[in-house]
Amino acid sequence: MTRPLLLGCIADDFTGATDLANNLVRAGMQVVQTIGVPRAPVDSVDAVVVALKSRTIPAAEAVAQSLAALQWLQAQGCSQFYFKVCSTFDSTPQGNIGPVAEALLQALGADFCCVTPAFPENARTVYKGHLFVGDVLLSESGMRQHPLTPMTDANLVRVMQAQSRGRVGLIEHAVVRAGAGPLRARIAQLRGEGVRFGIVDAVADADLLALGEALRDAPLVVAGSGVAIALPRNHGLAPRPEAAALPPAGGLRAIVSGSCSQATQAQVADFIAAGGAARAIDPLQLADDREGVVREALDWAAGELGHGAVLVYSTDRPESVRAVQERLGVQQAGALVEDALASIAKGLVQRGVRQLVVAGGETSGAVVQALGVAQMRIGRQIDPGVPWCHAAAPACDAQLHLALKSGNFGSADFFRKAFALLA
Ligand SMILES: Nc1ncnc2c1ncn2[C@@H]1O[C@H](COP(=O)(O)OP(=O)(O)O)[C@@H](O)[C@H]1O
Ligand SMILES: O=C(O)[C@@H](O)C(=O)COP(=O)(O)O
Repeated sequence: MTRPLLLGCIADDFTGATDLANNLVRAGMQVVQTIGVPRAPVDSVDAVVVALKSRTIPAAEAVAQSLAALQWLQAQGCSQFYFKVCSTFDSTPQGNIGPVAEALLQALGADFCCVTPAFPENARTVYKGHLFVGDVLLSESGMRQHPLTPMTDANLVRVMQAQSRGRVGLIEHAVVRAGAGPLRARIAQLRGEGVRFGIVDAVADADLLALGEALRDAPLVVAGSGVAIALPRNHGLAPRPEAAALPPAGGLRAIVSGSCSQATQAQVADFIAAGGAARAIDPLQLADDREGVVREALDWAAGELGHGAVLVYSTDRPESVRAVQERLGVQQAGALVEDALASIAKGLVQRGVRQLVVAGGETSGAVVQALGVAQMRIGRQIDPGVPWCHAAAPACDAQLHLALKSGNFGSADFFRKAFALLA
């Protein structure tokens, strides 16, 4: 890195990392996303997003990985840091948002940070500390049935407090709407009261822009990708399309989906209804014969790939996921399916796929690790929160275009739209 980094980011999952990188690129920053803490030199850019797969691992491990990422970012000369969490605040009851945020604050010698998952463009808004997903509270959204991180409380002050040692307060919308000055005053007041985290209301981009301005000198922000729209302008940067340029696309097309979120269910149904070639993976069959299931899926795909995009999916309805989890255990079922889908993705790339969409954050993490991806360049947005990326996949000796789709993101025709954008 030949110039100091303006912003150092740590993301708790891989789709979340591309979502954040996408918003920074759209606001004019050059961004590289790395898979884990970089071991090789990284291009000289404005911001690096270190993508971890730390959302659902034990809290102590999430803390250790996040601190290692922080150290690397500090060594690049960076003095402002962004801990990217999910816009639906996905976390296990033990964390990991609170424990990681507290460890980062301590390592930075700081005593306070703002926290907000608001991302109005994707219908995530926070009002009076309550998170809304579209028109409903988080606790009434599909997130209440998430396979790994069911979210049953929309009150973020309460959720954050339950996983933090320090006190959690609220920065209400009336203050945010009043602008950066009143926001700074409220932050100073909360700090004076010994509060460690301020959940920030935000219902529109204007709120995030005010917050971004107020955070100009803040060492740490804990947020979804929304606040990222406001930080590049603190450095005099403005949107520029060339920030998103990628090499031309070629090769075969595939989708691998391990997300069971509502948006992904609609996307899988849409792809199949439009006549797309699709093959379901049954987790119980996987538990009996992992190698056989992977081999059969790849044999099937080999026969279909020449005719258009293929979809391999474990996406299923909540009742079926629950039945699988009861038989196999929640973590075991998740790991088994992720591992199999990652092997299938690798097999697809070995068979010539060069445009690969992966649906699901944990699933994306498993896939990019199997491909050996170390860093990705961020390209054009397909839908809010999901850009095309370009990466080397050393495990397959290939370069490819990758889209890592958060389970909850994207319109129903996302899969078809994604390939059309690259054509
Ligand atoms: N049919 C299924 N039964 C049980 N677990 C599943 C099934 N399909 C996927 N999973 C697991 O559910 C989790 C989905 O998480 P993720 O990939 O992050 O998707 P999302 O982005 O929607 O949260 C993964 O661990 C995945 O392996
Ligand atoms: O902020 C978001 O909603 C996303 O960027 C994100 O983190 C999604 O995670 P998954 O739903 O697990 O893909």
